Amino acid sequence: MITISSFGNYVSSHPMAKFAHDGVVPYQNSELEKKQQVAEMFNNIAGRYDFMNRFLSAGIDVKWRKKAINLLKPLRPQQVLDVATGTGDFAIMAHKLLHPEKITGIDISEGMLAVGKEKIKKLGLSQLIDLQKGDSETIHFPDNSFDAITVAFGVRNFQNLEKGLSEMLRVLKPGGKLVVLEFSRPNKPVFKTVYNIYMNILAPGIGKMLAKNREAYQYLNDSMQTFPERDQFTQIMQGVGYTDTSFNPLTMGICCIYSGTK
Ligand SMILES: C[S@@+](CC[C@H](N)C(=O)[O-])C[C@H]1O[C@@H](n2cnc3c(N)ncnc32)[C@H](O)[C@@H]1O
Repeated sequence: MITISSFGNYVSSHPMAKFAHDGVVPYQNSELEKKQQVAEMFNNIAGRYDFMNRFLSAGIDVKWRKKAINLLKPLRPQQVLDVATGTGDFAIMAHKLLHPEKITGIDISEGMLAVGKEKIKKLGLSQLIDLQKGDSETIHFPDNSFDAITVAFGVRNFQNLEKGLSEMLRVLKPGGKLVVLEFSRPNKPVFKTVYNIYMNILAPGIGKMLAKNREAYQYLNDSMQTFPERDQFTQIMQGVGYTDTSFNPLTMGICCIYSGTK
């Protein structure tokens, strides 16, 4: 069954949808489940994804990414998993900042992975950063495989958030750390109004013009409006078994870094 959300896109009342955002889907009138729709949407925008990211965030995302990865420095992780790696930006930055033995990136979108693999090849990093097709909700690695796991702007797209978080906990080594970077909602009234206009009207319009894909940038807004944030998110992390959880809002709260330990 499909109903219209208050934000304009469509919410499918999937029986497994536990949180409101689990049911926010990119495409109207699609019978595909959320995961397939998300993979299709990212396949469609893969070629313009990096440009749109820098353009829509005016480059601020690069600073957020650095700050998140730097949290892992004291741990000196050697085996790193970047979940929902997309075009590999977070994995490449983790390589530059952490110099681990190996970084593995997994993603369900073959289009995003193809762009990422090409970038990594051009940088001569194919031996150190390995991008593979893989689903965060059924991670194809044994228990206790990684010293650290990173996810940038990925958890909001999971079909089942708790399943994704539990799977990441399973493949983390004891003492290993998860760092998540994700959009959140600003709480200062004036900034909040400006931000909502930007995200609900301007970003989908720019997405339509430059990426030829309004749905993708409308979905970005809709999923952000409903996604659990700040202490709601750390409570979910604790619920699946992470300890020492924390959150750190960035740039007036439009993004948060979350972390937790196994
Ligand atoms: C907004 S992009 C983020 C890409 C990259 N991490 C970055 O920081 O630019 C979200 C990515 O999550 C991926 N994704 C969504 N659900 C996933 C899942 N269940 N397992 C693995 N990847 C997933 C999408 O295919 C997409 O590439």
